[in-house]
Amino acid sequence: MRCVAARTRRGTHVASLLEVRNISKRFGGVVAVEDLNFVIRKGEILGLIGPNGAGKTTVFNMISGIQRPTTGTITLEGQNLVGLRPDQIARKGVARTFQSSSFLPGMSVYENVYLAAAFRSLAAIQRRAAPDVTEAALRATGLVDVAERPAELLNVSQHKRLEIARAVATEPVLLMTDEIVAGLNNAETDEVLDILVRLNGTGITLVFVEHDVRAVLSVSQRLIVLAQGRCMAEGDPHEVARSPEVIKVYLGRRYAQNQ
Ligand SMILES: Nc1ncnc2c1ncn2[C@@H]1O[C@H](COP(=O)(O)OP(=O)(O)OP(=O)(O)O)[C@@H](O)[C@H]1O
Repeated sequence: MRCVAARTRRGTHVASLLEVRNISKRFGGVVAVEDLNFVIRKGEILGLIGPNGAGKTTVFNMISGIQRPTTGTITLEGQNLVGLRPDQIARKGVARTFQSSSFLPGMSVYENVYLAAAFRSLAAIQRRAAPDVTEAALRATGLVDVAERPAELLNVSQHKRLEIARAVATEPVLLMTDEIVAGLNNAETDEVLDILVRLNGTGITLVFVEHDVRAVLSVSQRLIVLAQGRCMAEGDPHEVARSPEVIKVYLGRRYAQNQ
């Protein structure tokens, strides 16, 4: 359950997709992330949890190129990502969703997804054409029936699925979702989780930042807990969730008593 910084675990090689090494991020006097090390393994569903302000979104921002680490390295299959623009990183196959919807108003659902697909296929013309990718992303997220609707008229659950569709249309190898089930009821949450698990089944590696612990534990194969910008625990989700330290710092006694 200790945080594993090394490339190997019990002497065996871990097939990593993305490696974060000694990254820190400071905003003036605020240390958002401090000397953080972790790997994202190919094909896994990794949950990233922690209290408000722990640094989770900052980690996503650094991986996706929105913010540059103050120190440290980030590599995707051995290729450096630090210093690349967000669009360059996206073209390498790293997609993410945002806490607030990032759709383009005044456009239909289809057009919103198509733009994301066109962005990717410009850089990878050997891949499927943008209309095929758009339709596949709409099908994968259950948005076919509302494809012609103006994006701003969708309900909350549909907006969340549009976020996923736009990310999937870039044909990512790694998808990072940031509080994608926040504001959804249990049925809507399960629907979104099913979509994500199915996408993972097609080979997309998933990293999942979420405060909904039920959701995190139901889909994650591995869990990393951040606190004050550092890794506090890492390992099997159910074991991590039983850790007294994790219960004290994040999950709370009420969570533990209900288990
Ligand atoms: N642009 C910024 N300027 C100054 N401080 C920032 C900035 N972005 C984040 N921070 C600070 O960095 C710390 C980590 O923030 P971050 O948003 O990454 O946490 P988080 O774990 O995603 O939190 P939450 O669960 O509330 O979304 C917080 O103290 C936050 O106030």
